Amino acid sequence: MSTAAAAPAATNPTKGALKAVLRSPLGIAASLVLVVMVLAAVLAPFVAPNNPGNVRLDMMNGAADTSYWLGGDSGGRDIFSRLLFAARNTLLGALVAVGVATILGVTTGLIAGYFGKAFDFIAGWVSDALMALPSLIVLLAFFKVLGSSVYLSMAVFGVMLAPGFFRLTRNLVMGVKNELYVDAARVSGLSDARIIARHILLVIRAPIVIQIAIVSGVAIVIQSGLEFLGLGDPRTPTWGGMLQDAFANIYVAPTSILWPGLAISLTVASLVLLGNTMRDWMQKSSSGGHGARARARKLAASRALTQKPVALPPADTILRISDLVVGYDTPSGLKEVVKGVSLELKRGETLGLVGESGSGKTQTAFSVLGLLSSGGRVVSGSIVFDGQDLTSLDEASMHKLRGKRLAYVPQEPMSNLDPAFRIGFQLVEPMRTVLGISEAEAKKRALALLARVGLPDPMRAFNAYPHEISGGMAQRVLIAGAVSCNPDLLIADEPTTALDVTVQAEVLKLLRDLKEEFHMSVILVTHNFGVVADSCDRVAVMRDGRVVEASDVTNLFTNPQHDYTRMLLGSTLENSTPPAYVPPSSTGVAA
Ligand SMILES: Nc1ncnc2c1ncn2[C@@H]1O[C@H](COP(=O)(O)OP(=O)(O)OP(=O)(O)O)[C@@H](O)[C@H]1O
Repeated sequence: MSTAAAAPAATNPTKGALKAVLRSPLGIAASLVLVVMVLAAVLAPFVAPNNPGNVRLDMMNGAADTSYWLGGDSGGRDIFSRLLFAARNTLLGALVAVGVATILGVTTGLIAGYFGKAFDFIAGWVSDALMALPSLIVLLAFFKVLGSSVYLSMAVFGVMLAPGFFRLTRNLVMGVKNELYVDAARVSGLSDARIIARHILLVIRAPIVIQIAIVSGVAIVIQSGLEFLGLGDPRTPTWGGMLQDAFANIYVAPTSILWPGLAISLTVASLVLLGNTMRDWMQKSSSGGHGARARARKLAASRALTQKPVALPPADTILRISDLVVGYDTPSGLKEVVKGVSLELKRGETLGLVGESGSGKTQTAFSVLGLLSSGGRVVSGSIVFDGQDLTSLDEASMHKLRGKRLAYVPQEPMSNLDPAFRIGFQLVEPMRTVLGISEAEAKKRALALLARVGLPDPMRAFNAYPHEISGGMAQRVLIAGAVSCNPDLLIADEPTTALDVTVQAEVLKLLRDLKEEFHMSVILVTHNFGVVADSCDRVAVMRDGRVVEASDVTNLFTNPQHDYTRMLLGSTLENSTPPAYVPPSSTGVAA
């Protein structure tokens, strides 16, 4: 199998969505209802006790008996049998609407997203125009012209629904068409049609299936609404038509309205629930590959298929970054922000990453965490963490590592705590999920950690909202959260920058102590050599996306090798913000 062909098959969003539905009680209930409705529709001619058109004058609005199980309607026809046949017509009507919308919308969306240019412009314009039309008014006008056929009106409604599918598909295609596996497919000589069908449609099918489920519900509601208004074909039993008949006779036979009403609401609710269950699954699994970060990871996974296996570092090295290049896709091409960084971190060691603002420290750290911002991706290189190349992991595997084995302490403590939840909840929930412990156990652990990170009244902090504590306390809370699942590697990005000078030293000491206690390795991102001297064993100096010098801390302070390091050290000693570095080559003067 070619590499190009293998890439999309690596993830199977439809299977994942299906599993998610079968794991959720609501998903199972919704599926059962839909299966019953479809069986009723298919088997109606075999299981219906009466012909839906049969009239018994004695059963006009009559109560249930042995032949008419749910009673008779105003025309003396069997409500139960009509309900079964109506399922057939109503579901088929919805199928026509969704079929037309899907075929039109997805096909045009695929072409517009993949090829762009004039087709994209024209299709976008037509889609906007269709969306601007009021569907109900258009349908009423078509009823006048085309007559009362359910299927014809639903086909017209399908055209009105197509722009929703067009926009969704087009945006999804735009998101994946530049993936490496698509490039690989192009390079391997596949035709555009084959690439779209096999490599793009396969990857984006899950959100389209979700849209189909939800739009089917909408189609049933609109169709039933039109029939309730009396615009349906009276000879064809439909749920909307039955609803209209029952409503007209509500005082004579009040229960009759229950059956079509139940059929419509149960079916529509099940379709929407099914769609929502699948959507929840997609959001949880970071879009099954459709978020920007997930895309970056999937991209990395596809890259891994074409890469040579990475040489593993010795066992005492917890992290080895080799030739890491990180880039952002911009309209003018790829902007590289990390340009071939190589670093090593031994177990139990603290590595300082220093450099002026914009030198690529955070981007390097975020690559390890798999948390690059939208549009960012690891272009090349490897990040071997405890024997595993993180650049080849998919989002689900990275998700398992983050929080448990890889922890993160951010720069801005306050903006990293959710103001809507109490501190306790924000500590307990991740522990329950990651460690699989009970709520009581997680609470006990959280209180112990809050005490350990130096909060004077742990119970008060546990019950407090973030706005009720100080910045220093918030940073301690985040540190408690970071170590709560016993991580192997802690990445702290300027953890003291936002804090008062007096609190800074305490937080650094806390990090040092916790590192020993929890046997962690630490990457400390900072621009401050004082912090490096205080807390790090080794240090790497970064400038313009590259490591210009890396050594143990004592060596770097006593014998800095690079001009840029000397300049940074100088500015730290003067306790001032480092000035912009001017490379010797551009001035002709070596410091
Ligand atoms: N989302 C993004 N899109 C494009 N470029 C980005 C993005 N995020 C960061 N960059 C660029 O990446 C480069 C490195 O940024 P990074 O955040 O790693 O710097 P840093 O050394 O951590 O500096 P600071 O201490 O100011 O955070 C910068 O030039 C920045 O403009």
